Amino acid sequence: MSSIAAYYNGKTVLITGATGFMGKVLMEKLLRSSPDVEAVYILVRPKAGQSMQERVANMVKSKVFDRVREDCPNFQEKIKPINAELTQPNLAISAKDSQELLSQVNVVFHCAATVRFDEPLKHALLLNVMGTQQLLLLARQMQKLEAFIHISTAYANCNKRNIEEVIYPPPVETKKLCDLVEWLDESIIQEITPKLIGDWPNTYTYTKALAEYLVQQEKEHFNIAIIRPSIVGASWHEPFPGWIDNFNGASGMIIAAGKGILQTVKVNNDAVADLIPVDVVINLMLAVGWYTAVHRPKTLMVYNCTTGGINPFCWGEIGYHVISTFKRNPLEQTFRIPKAQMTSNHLINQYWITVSHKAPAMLYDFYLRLTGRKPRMMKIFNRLHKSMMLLEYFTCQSWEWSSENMNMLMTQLSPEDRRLFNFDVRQLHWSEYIENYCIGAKKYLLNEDMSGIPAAKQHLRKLRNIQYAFNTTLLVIIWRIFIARSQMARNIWYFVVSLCYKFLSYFRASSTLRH
Ligand SMILES: CCCCCCCCCCCCCCCC(=O)SCCNC(=O)CCNC(=O)[C@H](O)C(C)(C)COP(=O)(O)OP(=O)(O)OC[C@H]1O[C@@H](n2cnc3c(N)ncnc32)[C@H](O)[C@@H]1OP(=O)(O)O
Ligand SMILES: NC(=O)C1=CN([C@@H]2O[C@H](COP(=O)(O)OP(=O)(O)OC[C@H]3O[C@@H](n4cnc5c(N)ncnc54)[C@H](OP(=O)(O)O)[C@@H]3O)[C@@H](O)[C@H]2O)C=CC1
Repeated sequence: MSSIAAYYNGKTVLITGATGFMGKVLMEKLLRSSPDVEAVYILVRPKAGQSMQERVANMVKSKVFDRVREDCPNFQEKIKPINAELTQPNLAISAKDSQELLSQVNVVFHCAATVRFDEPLKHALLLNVMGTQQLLLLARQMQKLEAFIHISTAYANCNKRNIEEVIYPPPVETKKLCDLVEWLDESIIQEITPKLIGDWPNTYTYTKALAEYLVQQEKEHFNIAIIRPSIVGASWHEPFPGWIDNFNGASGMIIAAGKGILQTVKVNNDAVADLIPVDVVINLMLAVGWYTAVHRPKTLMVYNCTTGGINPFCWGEIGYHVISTFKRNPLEQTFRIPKAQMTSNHLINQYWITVSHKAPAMLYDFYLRLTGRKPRMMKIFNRLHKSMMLLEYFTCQSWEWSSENMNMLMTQLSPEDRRLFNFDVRQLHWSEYIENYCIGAKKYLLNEDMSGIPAAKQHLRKLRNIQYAFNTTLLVIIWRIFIARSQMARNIWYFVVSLCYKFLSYFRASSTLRH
């Protein structure tokens, strides 16, 4: 029997961010591997006109729960949603719910965060820092708490090149900063944000660094561990190979490439692409929860959850496998044939942006206008360029993370646990993983049926023909303009034409002689 699965049976677990990408995979794996878990409390806010109850009812119907639904059809009875908003005082949890949590919870997994790179500093602080602080305050009063697992990011300290499994001192005193943004005008905060975040690339990584320090401050009160995943991608095996449900991290770019929209991207081909499958992160989280509660390490443990130091793969290789997978399994209604120019040279990238992005977008919008439709391509490209600009910090550099704690934990697991909660990324076969990632994005994110592949291939052939016809016409027009303006071009043209004529005459004459 697996010690990790056995540990969670009979326990009450609290998950924040359960409606998110990682939260859902965590819940699914927990309920499937430990069907006798006492209860899984989840903090959920009403959103987009849906009440908490409606959101949870929709969520449990999601495809991600298909496997657990098969194994334990009543799995949703274990899920106990609690109305909460992490940016509000006391997390906006009612007194009754709060009492229930304080008396029941054994393990907390804190996943909720804003992961947007362009989040205004005030909101990122409110959620990622103050929300974490309030959750820690709540956790301090939990009578049966055995472990508190905080999910950070491997890029929380991306202003350093070598990142150890330690908490680095924060750039500012968190309390002072939070007090400051509370009374400062939003527009002033916006203005001073670049100065405040210094050498962090965005408010997300900056606030995650601050949150780590806050979490560390609580280490005397209960057992805490911090997990730092790098770029979380589609699942490797569980619940299904290639499962993905949002456009964050590399997924949006991969889909844009598959749709033939992204044709050039600024990346260092040789830089390590530190992708980590979501199920690897979840397996590590459950193992860390067990280890922290049962073995109670004396110090706060930080687990860098990365692949680069163990099984490296570069952006250039990712690009190659993405494009070749989408050529074999095309997405529907692609804009152009999938192709990706990957360069870290700013000028070359700008050139390709003009030629391969802006020019086709303008032409297509012109065509839409001519046919009485609303132009939309330029808008899509402007959004893509904004995303590319925000992501290039991560695709043009490499980092080195130590992963001793992840390796140490692996040695603590029984063979059964290592099999059921596998986080050994040495076994990851990248080309196979990227292929499943692309196919998963097609199936689960874009809801495209695999039976539509022949039609999608037919569409690609049509695009190829249009491209050939367009390129030939363009070449002829350029040549015509050229010979109209230059005597030398005309001479070359006459020379080539007369050469062709002579060759044809010779060929005709020799074939007549043979007959
Ligand atoms: C050959 C290729 C190789 C690849 C080579 C490059 C890989 C390059 C990876 C770098 C990876 C760094 C990762 C750092 C390491 C962490 O720490 S990862 C942490 C995770 N955080 C993120 O990844 C967040 C990054 N994203 C953002 O901050 C925001 O999305 C951006 C970039 C600011 C864009 O914001 P926006 O323009 O407002 O768009 P956004 O709100 O995201 O989306 C609007 C809508 O369009 C949808 N949408 C977004 N993208 C798409 C899409 N591609 N198609 C269709 N719909 C889409 C959204 O679902 C959304 O729908 P609704 O929810 O409104 O219904
Ligand atoms: N995805 C990645 O590549 C990486 C993620 N991480 C970390 O992993 C964790 C989970 O990320 P991921 O699942 O991808 O993120 P998602 O954006 O998919 O999910 C975020 C979750 O947080 C919840 N949340 C956001 N704001 C609030 C709020 N004000 N009150 C209550 N809940 C809120 C969301 O709820 P709602 O549905 O209501 O919006 C959602 O459940 C984060 O801490 C992130 O920093 C670390 C490294 C990489």
